[in-house]
Amino acid sequence: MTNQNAVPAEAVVAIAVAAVAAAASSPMFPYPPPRACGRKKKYVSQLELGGVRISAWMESMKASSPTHAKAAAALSAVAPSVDCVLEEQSAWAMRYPSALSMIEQIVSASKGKRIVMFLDYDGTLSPIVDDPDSAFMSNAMRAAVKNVARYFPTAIISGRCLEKVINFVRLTDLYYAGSHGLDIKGPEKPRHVKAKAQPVLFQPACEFLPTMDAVYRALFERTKSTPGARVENNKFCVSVHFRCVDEKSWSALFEQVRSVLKEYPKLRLTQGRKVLEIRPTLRWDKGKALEFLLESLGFANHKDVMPVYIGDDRTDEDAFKVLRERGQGFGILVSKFPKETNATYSLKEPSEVKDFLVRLVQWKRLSMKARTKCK
Ligand SMILES: O=P(O)(O)OC[C@H]1O[C@H](O[C@H]2O[C@H](CO)[C@@H](O)[C@H](O)[C@H]2O)[C@H](O)[C@@H](O)[C@@H]1O
Repeated sequence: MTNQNAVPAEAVVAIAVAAVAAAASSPMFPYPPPRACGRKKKYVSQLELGGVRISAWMESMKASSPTHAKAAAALSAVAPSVDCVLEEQSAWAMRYPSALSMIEQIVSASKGKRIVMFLDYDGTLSPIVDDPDSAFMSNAMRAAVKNVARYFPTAIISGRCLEKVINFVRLTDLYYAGSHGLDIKGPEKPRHVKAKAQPVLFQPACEFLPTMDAVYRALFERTKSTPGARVENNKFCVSVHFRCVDEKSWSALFEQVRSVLKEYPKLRLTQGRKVLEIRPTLRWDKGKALEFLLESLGFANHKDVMPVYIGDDRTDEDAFKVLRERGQGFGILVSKFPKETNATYSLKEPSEVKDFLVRLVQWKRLSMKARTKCK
């Protein structure tokens, strides 16, 4: 697959998100703020990346990871009044109810089934911060994840490289999928596997390693003149962060990235929360990683499994989509703001993720106690 083929698939989504967001008539997409007719013309550059207008990428970059103030401003630009904003939010909350308030329904749907837990890292287990190296999870969150993993097979699926995410989480007994699922490793002594299991190790993009290394160095060199830009080597992916870049320099930064990527037709560009992500053009994502892990755990074709995936980012949508398509389990989106999603439920922030995990463990303990009493 060439870059020309690979990029549009992701970017079409970005355009769709930006376009729908810009339509004031759509109540579910309150940001980015709608553009006045003709405002698009303001973008000087109409160059294309993989057939997609750069202006669309700019819109999408603006829409990623809104801060509270920006989202509020965006909301007020779309909605005629505060009442209307509240209406939009409560409509969204009804469509994607809080997983905390739906916990009874979630656990009752799991009756006779095995819950398998999938957790994204940044923005889900750890709060979003400016410095990617300081995205630590709290000890309370670590304890909650540890307890969950005691009762349910648990995997962390992250855009970070495997080593980094393992270092942040520091828990054995978990499955880890780094680089958006391109680097998967199971625990030394798996607890929950059904049959005799092989150790889980999977790296479908090995042959891309030299390319990823080269593109990392090229991106580092090309973007170092942009104040606040940061390039992170995630082994099978490279992240170019723009969270700390002045918004006026975003298009210049995007141009720098684009000019490097022209030399790498086997790489594709996607977007996360204030981050441009460069990865191989393989048909592999967090959704595929989820399916791979279910299979590795021996649950491939089982009706008695209920996967629950919690994540906050666009890349997590691939996993939510897989769950919807399988008609199995639930996706839970972590977001304070209305967002289009394939998830079923929502949680506002990592502290609510922790509360959800704690409640799940409490329910499991109680139900195990009740079962022992009955025997
Ligand atoms: O799949 P994830 O575990 O969510 O990883 C996605 C990216 O997360 C990190 O970036 C994000 O979090 C940073 C720290 O809070 C924040 O500064 C940045 O703006 C976010 O995009 C990570 O640094 C990236 O490499 C991951 O791709």
